[in-house]
Amino acid sequence: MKSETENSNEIDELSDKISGLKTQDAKHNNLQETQSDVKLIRIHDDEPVLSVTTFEELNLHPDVQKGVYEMGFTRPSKIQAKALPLLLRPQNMIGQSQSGTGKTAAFVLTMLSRIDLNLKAPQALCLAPSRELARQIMVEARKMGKYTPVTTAEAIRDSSNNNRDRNTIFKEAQLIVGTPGTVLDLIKRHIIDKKNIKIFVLDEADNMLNQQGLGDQSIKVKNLMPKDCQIVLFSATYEDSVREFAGRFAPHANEFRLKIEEMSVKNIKQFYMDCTDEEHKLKVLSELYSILTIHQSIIFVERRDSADRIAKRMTDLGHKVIDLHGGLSTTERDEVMDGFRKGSAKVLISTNVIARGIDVMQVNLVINFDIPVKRNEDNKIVADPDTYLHRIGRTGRFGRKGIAINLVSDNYSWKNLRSIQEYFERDITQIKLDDWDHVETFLKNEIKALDAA
Ligand SMILES: Nc1ncnc2c1ncn2[C@@H]1O[C@H](COP(=O)(O)OP(=O)(O)OP(=O)(O)O)[C@@H](O)[C@H]1O
Repeated sequence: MKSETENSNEIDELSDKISGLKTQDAKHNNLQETQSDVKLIRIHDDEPVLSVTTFEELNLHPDVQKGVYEMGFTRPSKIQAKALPLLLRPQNMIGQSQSGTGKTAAFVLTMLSRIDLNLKAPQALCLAPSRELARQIMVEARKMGKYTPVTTAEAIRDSSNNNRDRNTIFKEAQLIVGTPGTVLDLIKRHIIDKKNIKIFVLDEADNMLNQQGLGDQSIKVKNLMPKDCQIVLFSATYEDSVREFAGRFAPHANEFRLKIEEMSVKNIKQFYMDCTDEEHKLKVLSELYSILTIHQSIIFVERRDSADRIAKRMTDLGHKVIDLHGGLSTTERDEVMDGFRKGSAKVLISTNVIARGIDVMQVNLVINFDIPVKRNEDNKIVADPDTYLHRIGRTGRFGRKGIAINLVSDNYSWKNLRSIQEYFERDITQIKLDDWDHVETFLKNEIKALDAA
C-alpha cells in the first residue's frame, strides 16, 4: 500500500513530468470563459435546481478545495456551477458544453468527492477515447487531489504503472482513468475489482458510445458496473442518434444541452484558404509559418501516412514540426505529446487522435489540412461537423482567443467545408492567397488582436 508521502511524491513527479508544462495555470485567474449558457432541459426529480457562484457553496472537502484553488481556479465555470450541485447529489448526468469550458474539472471533482478514503479499492472510473486524453485527465485529477490521499492508476496500454506490481496498484487504486479496451481487459481479468465503483464517467461520451470499437467496449464496461453506480457523460457534441442512446445508457439523467448554433466557440475565428492541390497546401503552410509568430499550433490531417508525409515535407522545407498518430508506439506517442506540452515543438501534425479533449493552452492556431469527414449510415463519406468542432476547439480554451484555418483544394473539400459552415451557422471567411503581403498583414493583425484580448 502506498504511503501518503509516496503518493504525494508520485503526484509531484508526474505533474512535473507531464503537465508541469501548463505554466499557464497561474493565468487562470485573469480569464473569463465566454461560453454560451448551457440549458438544463431535464431533471429526474422535483428538487430545486441550484447553481453556485463559488466553490465554497459546493461544500467540497477542504483538501479537494485546496487542490482546486492551487490550480488557479478562483470560481466555477458555467458548466461547473450548474452541473456540480446535481452531480454531487449524486445523480446521473448527460452533460454538454462547448470545448474548453471546464467539463473535466466538473467530473473530476465529483469523482474525488465520492471516494471513501478509508476504502482502498476502485470507486471512481473514467474512460476516455485516447491515451493522450486519459493521461491528461489523470494529471488534472492528481493535481486536484494533491491534498487528498487518494490512490490513482492509469489504465492505458504500456502505462508506467506497469513498472510496479500491476495487481496491487489496481487493487488499491480508488480513482482510475483509462481507455475502454484496457479497462475492460483489466476488469475481465479481475485485476480491477468493480464491485465498489460508485461513479462511472465517459468523457467525450458521444465518441465513446458511437464509434464501433470504443462504443462496444464502453458499453461492455458499463454493463459490468454495479447497478446503483452513478453514470456521468460529458461532451461538447451529441449527434441525435447518440443522444437517444445516451438517455438509455444513463437513465433518469439530468441533461445539459446546447443548441447547434451555440456549439461553436465564438472566440475562435474561422477562415479558409483556396488551394489548388496538396503541393499548394504545403507551400501555403510553409509560407504561413514563415510569416506568422504563433505560440503553438496543430495541423490536422485525415490519415496517418499523410501526417508522416506532411511532417517530412515541412521538415525538408526547414520547419521544426512533430507528428502524432495511432501508428506510433505508446512511448513515442507519450514523448511527442509531452514534448508539445512543454513547448519544445511549436507545430504538431496529427490525425484525429488528439482532436478531442486535449488541452494545451498555448495553441492559438489550428489548421485543417484536410477537412474532417466520416462515413454516414449509407456508408457514404460526408463532412464531419462534430470532429471539426472538436479539432478547432484545441484552441480558444477557457476564454482565450484562437484562429482556425481550413485548407480546401477541390470541389469535394469545398463542399464539405460548406456543409460544416451551414451546420453551425457560423461564418468561415476566405483569406485570398493572391497577395501574400496582404495575407501577412491581415493575419498579423488578427493575431495581434488575439494577443491583446
Ligand atoms: N473554474 C476554472 N477556472 C479556471 N480555469 C479552469 C476552470 N475550469 C477549468 N479550467 C481550465 O480550462 C481549460 C479547459 O478545461 P477542460 O479541458 O476541462 O475543457 P473541456 O470542457 O473538457 O473541453 P473539451 O470539450 O475540449 O474536452 C483547462 O486548462 C482547465 O484547467
